[in-house]
Amino acid sequence: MSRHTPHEFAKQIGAGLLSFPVTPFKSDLSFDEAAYRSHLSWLSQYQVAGLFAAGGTGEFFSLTPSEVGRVVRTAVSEIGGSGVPLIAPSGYGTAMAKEYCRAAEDAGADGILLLPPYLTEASTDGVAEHVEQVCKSTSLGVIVYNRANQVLDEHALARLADHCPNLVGFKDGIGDIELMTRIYAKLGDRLTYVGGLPTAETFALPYLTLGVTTYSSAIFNFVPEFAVYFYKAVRAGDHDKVYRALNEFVLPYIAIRNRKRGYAVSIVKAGLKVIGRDAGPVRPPLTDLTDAECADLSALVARLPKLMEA
Ligand SMILES: O=C([O-])C(=O)C[C@H](O)[C@@H](O)C(=O)[O-]
Repeated sequence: MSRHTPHEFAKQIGAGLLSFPVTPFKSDLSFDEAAYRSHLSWLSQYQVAGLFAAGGTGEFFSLTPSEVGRVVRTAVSEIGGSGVPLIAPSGYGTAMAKEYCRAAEDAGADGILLLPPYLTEASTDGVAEHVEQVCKSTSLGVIVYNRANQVLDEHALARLADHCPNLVGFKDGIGDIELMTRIYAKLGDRLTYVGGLPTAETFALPYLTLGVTTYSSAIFNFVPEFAVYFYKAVRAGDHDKVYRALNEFVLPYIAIRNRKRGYAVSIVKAGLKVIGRDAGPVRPPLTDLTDAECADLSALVARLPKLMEA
C-alpha cells in the first residue's frame, strides 16, 4: 500500500531535487543488490524530494521485468520509512505497462514514472489512449514522461487530466519550449512538472520560469553535494552561481558525455568509479567510458570543492 496519495506525492516531488539512482551490476552484468543498497544508503544523507528506482539512468531498458521488481523492492526496503516517495518505472506496451504498475503497487511504491513504449511510432491519440489505460489500471499517482515516441500535447494532457485524477506529473524529455509553454499555460498547477532532459541541470534555470520546479538529477549519483548545491542556486534564482557551476562543471561534463551515444547513462557509472564507489559496468547496448575519458571526468570532479567554496 502506498504511503502517499497521488496528489500528496506529486506536491512533494515538485518541492526538491529528484534522485535517479543507477542500477549497479557485477562484472558478469547481474544485478548487484549489495552495491545498490550501499549506494542508496550513501545517498540518503542528502535531501531529495523523491527517488526513482530503475529509471532511464537506472537502465530500465536493459532490465527484465523480474529484475525491475527486485530493484524496486530493494529500494522500498532501503528507503521505506524515510518519508521520501519511491517511484517505480513502467513502460513498453500497454499490457506490460499495467503489469509493471501492479508489481509497483505490490512492492509498496508511491508512484509510477511511465516511460515511452518500445520501438513503435505512435500518434498523439494513440499515446493518450495508452496513458489513459495505464493510469486507470492503478491507484498510484502517475508521472508521464514525454520523450522519444511518447509525446502528448496540451490538449491531450488536459483531456487525460480530466479522465485520470491520478495523472499527477509531467516529465519533459523533449525540450520544446513552445510545447512546454502551451502545456503550462493550459494545465498550470494541475500537474507537477519535472525536467527530464539528459543532464537536466543544463536546463534547470530557464525551465524554472516555465513552471518546472524540479528535475531528475543523474549527476546526483556521484556528486550529490554539488547536485544539491546547484539545485538550491537554481531555486534561489542565483544566476551567478548557476552560470559559474555550468561553466566549471556541467558544460565540460556534457562535452565528455556527447562523445558517444548512450554516454548520458555510462558517464554516471564512470563518475561513481572516479569517486571510488564503483557501481560496475553498463549493460549493452551501452558502452563504458574509456580510461582516458574517466581521467577527464576525474579532473572535472576535482574542481568541485573549490567551486562550491566560492
Ligand atoms: O529516467 C531518467 O533517468 C531520466 O529521466 C534522465 C536523467 O535523469 C536526466 O534528467 C539527466 O541525465 O539528468
